[in-house]
Amino acid sequence: MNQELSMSPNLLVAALQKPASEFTKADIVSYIKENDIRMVNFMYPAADGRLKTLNFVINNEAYLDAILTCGERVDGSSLFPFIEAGSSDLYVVPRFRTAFIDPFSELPTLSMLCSYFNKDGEPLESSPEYTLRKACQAFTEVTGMEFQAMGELEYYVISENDGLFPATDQRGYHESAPYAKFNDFRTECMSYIAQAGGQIKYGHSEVGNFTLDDKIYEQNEIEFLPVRAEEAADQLVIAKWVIRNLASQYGYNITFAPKITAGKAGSGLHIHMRIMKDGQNQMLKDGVLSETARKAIAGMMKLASSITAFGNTNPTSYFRLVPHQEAPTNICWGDRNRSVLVRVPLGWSAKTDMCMLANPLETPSHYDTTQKQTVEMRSPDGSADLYQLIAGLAVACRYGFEIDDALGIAEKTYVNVNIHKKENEDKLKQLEQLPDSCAASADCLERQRAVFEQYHVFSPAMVDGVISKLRSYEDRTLRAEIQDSPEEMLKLVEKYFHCG
Ligand SMILES: NC(=O)CC[C@H](N)C(=O)O
Repeated sequence: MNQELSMSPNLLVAALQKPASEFTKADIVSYIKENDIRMVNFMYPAADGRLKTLNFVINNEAYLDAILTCGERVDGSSLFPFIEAGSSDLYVVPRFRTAFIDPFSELPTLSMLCSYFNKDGEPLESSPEYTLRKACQAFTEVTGMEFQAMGELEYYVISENDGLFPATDQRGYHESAPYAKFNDFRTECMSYIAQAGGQIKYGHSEVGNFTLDDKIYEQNEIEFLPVRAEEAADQLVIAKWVIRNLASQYGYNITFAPKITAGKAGSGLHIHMRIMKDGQNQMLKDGVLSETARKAIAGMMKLASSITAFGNTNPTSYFRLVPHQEAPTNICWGDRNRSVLVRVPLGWSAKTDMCMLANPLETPSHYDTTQKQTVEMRSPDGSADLYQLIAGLAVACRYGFEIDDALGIAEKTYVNVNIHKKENEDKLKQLEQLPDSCAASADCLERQRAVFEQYHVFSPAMVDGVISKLRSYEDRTLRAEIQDSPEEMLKLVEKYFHCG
């Protein structure tokens, strides 16, 4: 039995009995016919990071074939600021492997994510999705390996406070019902995301839990499994769309905003990465972190202050990057350490058989746990453009294989202490700080843009666009000015509540 197919929650995978990566146009047509699907939706993320939707009625089989083959024409200038109204037409063409059944539409609807093409039928150079594809290709060309990723999606659910079974302030981590109020909402989201092709690892209630103006703020998290980096981005944009739609059906308010109020946990969108060769994870060698992993980390250390330009895209992002809230502030990495920028999480590298120790009836399992080791970039948040962010990380990891002293850089930036403890003050002083504003991130990206533009991964037009957007906020001193003023902070949060 093919492991990818048995028990797959992806409705199309289960029906077509093949992995999504092998879906063809004929598969989509036969699924539509057999399941009485009435509508087809094209979906594509625009500059604001949100999925846009174009509906098609299936008039007849020839029409269905036409839209699947030719795609459609859209107004690019309304989707991306870098496209001029004077020559704005773009094509959107569906990617069959992303097909899923829309869980929210009343009429049976099959949706697909699309790629953008220009008037010459070439992939749109500055499209975030194409940028990620180019970044992955460049990574493979330079290293001979594959770049994989997965995201951790944190969000707050906000609701009226009925006063029953109050949760403990800032102690929501893995809380169960009835103290956690939105576990069922989360599991329903997870089920829809999985049906739509998301490879989910798990979900849980998160640390952030507080009341403000008599409303409950409950933080939740859904975490994915590592997949090819392009798929990781697709799955995250679909997941955000599912969570928002289900919340809107229930009348809940949810936000991926990086920070709600000072002193309470912000919401990150951490990205885990692993590097694969011939299906084997290269992050460990002989049970310890490999040279490959340390080179990738060194690349991230070098480019971290520009990665925030893609992963922390509005002024509230920088209110999250402060000490004591499990968010990073300085450019360093370490094992199992939540005060650092890149964490190497526990990776099942110990030699014991824990299943057997917990279950004395079991015989040794000889399970290959080496596939599990990842490294986690902790700066990004929900305001990120997911395609640009993961592309930026692929560039950074690749860069680690191109610079001379990667292993030396990795050694210098390693810390094995909580850098925010008083006794580690000296260590903290030696570490470079992350940017503290959109303006500062823009400056860093400007200085390092050549690395991102190498191999034509990021187009100069895209980098110009990112820099000018970040500068438009004029927030260079904003954090210092208003971080102690909760009212000003809330106004800012409201402004960017629906980010990403
Ligand atoms: N457990 C965690 O790692 C929490 C992360 C934290 N919410 C952040 O802002 O990044």
